[in-house]
Amino acid sequence: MTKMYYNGDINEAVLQGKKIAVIGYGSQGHAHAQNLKESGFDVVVGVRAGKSFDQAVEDGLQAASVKEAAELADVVMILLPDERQKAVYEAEIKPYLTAGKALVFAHGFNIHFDQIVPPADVDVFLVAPKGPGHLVRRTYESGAGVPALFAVYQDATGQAKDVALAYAKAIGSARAGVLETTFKEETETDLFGEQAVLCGGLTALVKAGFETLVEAGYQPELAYFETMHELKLIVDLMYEGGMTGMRYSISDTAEWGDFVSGPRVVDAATKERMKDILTDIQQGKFAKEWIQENENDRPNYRRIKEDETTHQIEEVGAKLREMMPFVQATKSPKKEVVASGTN
Ligand SMILES: NC(=O)C1=CN([C@@H]2O[C@H](COP(=O)(O)OP(=O)(O)OC[C@H]3O[C@@H](n4cnc5c(N)ncnc54)[C@H](OP(=O)(O)O)[C@@H]3O)[C@@H](O)[C@H]2O)C=CC1
Ligand SMILES: CC[C@](O)(C(C)=O)C(=O)O
Ligand SMILES: [Mg+2]
Ligand SMILES: [Mg+2]
Repeated sequence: MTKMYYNGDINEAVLQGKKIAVIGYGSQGHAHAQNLKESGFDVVVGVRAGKSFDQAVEDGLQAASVKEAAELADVVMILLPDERQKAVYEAEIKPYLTAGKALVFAHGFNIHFDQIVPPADVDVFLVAPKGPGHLVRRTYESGAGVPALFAVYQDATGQAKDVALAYAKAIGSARAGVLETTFKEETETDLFGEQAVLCGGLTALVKAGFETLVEAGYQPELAYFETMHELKLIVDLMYEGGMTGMRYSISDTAEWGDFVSGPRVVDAATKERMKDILTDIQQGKFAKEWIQENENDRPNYRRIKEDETTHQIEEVGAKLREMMPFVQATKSPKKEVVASGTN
């Protein structure tokens, strides 16, 4: 059985007295910075002037430029978009990464795919929450937490593992469970999960279901309730009680349909394509293409995002959600809905 770390297993004193720079104030950044501060740690947010900077100040945090924060800090957590990290690291973080500091990530992409090569005399580790940043914050506030992985890539001080665990505890993850991995395992499984299941697989499944109903002449609003809105209610049951728990609450008719029709939708051929996706990730093909897409200023990303944002399910859903005030849109310093643009 994998060793899981919980609050009682972790001594956070090793992080006390250290200055922690959270670089970036987006989805993960705002959650880490606020959770760390409320857990009693000394945080500075490193951001460029603009919306994120203003938001960090409004949220009562110390804010500074990336350079200033990197210089001030003992522990530098990089929570910028993966594709921007290399440039910002080279220009604004590396010069201030003196011996004995810690360079930290929430995803191993840039280390694993050799985009960032840190100096040998610093600690390098990751603390990767297994959930969206807005939920890292929301669960922390409610007394719960999002599980996290940690991995040590370089241990220059002999303390990297203890500091990583203390960090995971400080953001609330050790309330849920923290487990050790490697940069390779975290990077490959995270990319696979988000592409094949959590984001790519799920949105493709929902769109295909919605389109099937609408093309067959059913009302789009009904199709939205059936294939998107109710999904959360079903997934909540799986979150709480696994598939068995969910199946306890659905009708036997639904359960029988689940058993016989589910495998017609996701079959052996789907699993073969999942394996192809995993191979592309493992061999670095996905990373190479994503880096190239950014170097080309994201022509395909912009085009696909425009199509996705204007899909009928999004237009119908937006109107229906306006009528359900209890369904809150994510409020964040990140991700206002943009049809194009790089963030
Ligand atoms: N999103 C998530 O829930 C998860 C993310 N991760 C990992 O966490 C890391 C951060 O991801 P995420 O939170 O999604 O990132 P975001 O896209 O939310 O980061 C946006 C932040 O980065 C800032 N930023 C962007 N470019 C620059 C720049 N050139 N200089 C300074 N600041 C800049 C933005 O500032 P401005 O407002 O000025 O543009 C904003 O504050 C990634 O490694 C990701 O893989 C891991 C687990 C889950
Ligand atoms: C599922 C997407 C994710 O990996 C995450 C929220 O964990 C991400 O990179 O945002
Ligand atoms: Mg993830
Ligand atoms: Mg990810």
